[in-house]
Amino acid sequence: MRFTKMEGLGNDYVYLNCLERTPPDLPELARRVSDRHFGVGSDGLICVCPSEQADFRMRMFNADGSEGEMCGNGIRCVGKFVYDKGLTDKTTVSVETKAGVKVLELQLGADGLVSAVTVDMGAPAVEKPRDITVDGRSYTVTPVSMGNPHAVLYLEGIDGLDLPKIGPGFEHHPSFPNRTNTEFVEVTDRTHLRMRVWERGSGETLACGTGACAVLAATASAGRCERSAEVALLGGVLRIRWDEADGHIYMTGPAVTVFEGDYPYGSDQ
Ligand SMILES: N[C@@H](CCC[C@H](N)C(=O)O)C(=O)O
Repeated sequence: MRFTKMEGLGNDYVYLNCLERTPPDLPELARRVSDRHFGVGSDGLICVCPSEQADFRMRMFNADGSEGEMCGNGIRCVGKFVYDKGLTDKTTVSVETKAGVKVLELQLGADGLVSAVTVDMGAPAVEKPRDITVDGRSYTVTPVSMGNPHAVLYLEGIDGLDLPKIGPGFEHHPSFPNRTNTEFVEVTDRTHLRMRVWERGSGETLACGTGACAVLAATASAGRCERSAEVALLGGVLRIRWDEADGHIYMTGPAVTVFEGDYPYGSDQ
C-alpha cells in the first residue's frame, strides 16, 4: 500500500489515495500506521476518496481508529496531495467531509507545488461557557462545534500543563457524550493567542486546525480578541479570520509532504 506522510504544523497524518481502491478496515489500519514504534508514526490516517458532491472527499481517522468529522490541518494537506500529484489542476478545490463541503484556496510556491492553503471552515457554533469538574478541579469551558466538538478553556501557564494527565478527563467528561477535543489557551493580546491541544482520539498533538478556529471563535465571542488573529501552537502559527459578512472562519497555514513509502497491508486482513 503506497502512502504519503504529510504534516501541517507538525500535526502529521498518513495519506492514502483511495480514489480507485480503499483498503479494508480503515479504523484498524489507522491504529496500525499511527503507532510511532510499530507503524509509520502519525496522529492518524487520512483517505482521499471520490465524491459526488465535491471534487474530492476526505475521511480522517484518529490514532485510536475513531473517525473525525473534520480536520483543519489535514484538509490543507489534502489540497497539497491532490494538486501536487496531478489529481487536479484547479487551485480552488472543494472537499466533502463529514462536516460538509469545504472550499480550499491553494497557494503555490516557486517550485509550482502547493506551499500554503486557505480553507473556508464554515460557521462555528459557540455555546455558552459552563463549569465542569475534572479530577476534582473546576474549569470554565466554552463548547464550540467546528463540525467536530471542542472545549476551549483559558489558563495561565499552559506551557507547564501535564496534558497526558489532565487531557483524558476532559475528553471523556460526561458532558461531552461524543468525547471532545480540548484547547488550553492563553490570550497574549487582541491579535495573538497561544494554545495547546488534547485531541479526541489522538492525545496531545503539535497543532489542531479546527481547534485554532474554535479558539478564535470562543475568544472573539467573549470580546477578548479581534475577529482576525494569529494562533500560536506548539508546531507553528495559523492565521484565523472570522468574516463578519458570511459568518465563516477562514484558516491559512502551511502544508508539507514529509516522505512517501509502502506499507504492507491487505493480505493478512
Ligand atoms: N487535528 C485535527 C483534528 C482531528 C480530528 C479530531 N481529533 C477529532 O476527533 O475531532 C485538526 O487539525 O483539525
